[in-house]
Amino acid sequence: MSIDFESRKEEITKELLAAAETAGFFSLVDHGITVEEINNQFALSKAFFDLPQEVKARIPHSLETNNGWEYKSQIRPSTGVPDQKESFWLQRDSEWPSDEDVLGFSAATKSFISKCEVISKQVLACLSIALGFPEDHLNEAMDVNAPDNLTQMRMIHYMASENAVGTWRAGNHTDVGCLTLLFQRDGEDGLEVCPGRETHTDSSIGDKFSPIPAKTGPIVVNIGDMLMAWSDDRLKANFHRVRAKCEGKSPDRYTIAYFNTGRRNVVMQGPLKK
Ligand SMILES: O=C(O)CCC(=O)C(=O)O
Ligand SMILES: [Fe+2]
Repeated sequence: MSIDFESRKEEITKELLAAAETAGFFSLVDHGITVEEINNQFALSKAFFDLPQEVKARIPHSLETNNGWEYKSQIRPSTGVPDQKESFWLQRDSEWPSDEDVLGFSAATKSFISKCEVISKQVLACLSIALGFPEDHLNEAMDVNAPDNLTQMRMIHYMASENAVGTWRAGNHTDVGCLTLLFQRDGEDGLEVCPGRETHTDSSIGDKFSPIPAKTGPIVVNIGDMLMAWSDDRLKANFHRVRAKCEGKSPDRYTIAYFNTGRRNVVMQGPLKK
């Protein structure tokens, strides 16, 4: 996406809007982060999750900041049972593992986050234009340098499992923020989406979900609840989930999500000024 972005902005805006108004999900390629950089970031994530529990627990998940490490603690209202995963939430100024914990983690991850910021800014500029806002509108409302910014990176590890019937790696949900960037790895499938928000129930239980194969390289992007509200419901925050195989073995799955979220003190109001 970063390649020729300025000259292709109009065309990209049309494509992003068409996807955001329907599936609420799209995939970015040629976005400016190489497969090598993505693989390196996943290696650092794995090195962190491989640490002993007591080391990871030195940076515990905080309900106040939503940063830190959690283990099988997230219960989705749609399932009522904990997601079968561990995850580590980070912000630029949150607590970070030291180089003794994972050599190079902090420097490389901060640089990876900066790259996610650049890509997010490009997508948010397009969506601002598409919605009839000034080009910088959504980016100012999500300025990561503002003290009230809530944007976070989340590294996730779904543990390998066997015959996972009755459990969820991540139960049905929509994302609460604005725009999520998701990195996956070849061979670690499991993400399923339910396009259209044409759901029969509040949590889309019983609806038809479609699998999105995991690929190293493309970034899967989806709209969250905040941006749905901000667009007067034009852009769709759709339900999605992560599933392990009901029968047989599912390998470990590692993902990295970058959640762009509106600042705490910004008023979200759509073009219709509802
Ligand atoms: O890990 C994934 O594939 C999806 C994660 C997700 O949907 C979330 O954390 O909101
Ligand atoms: Fe999600």
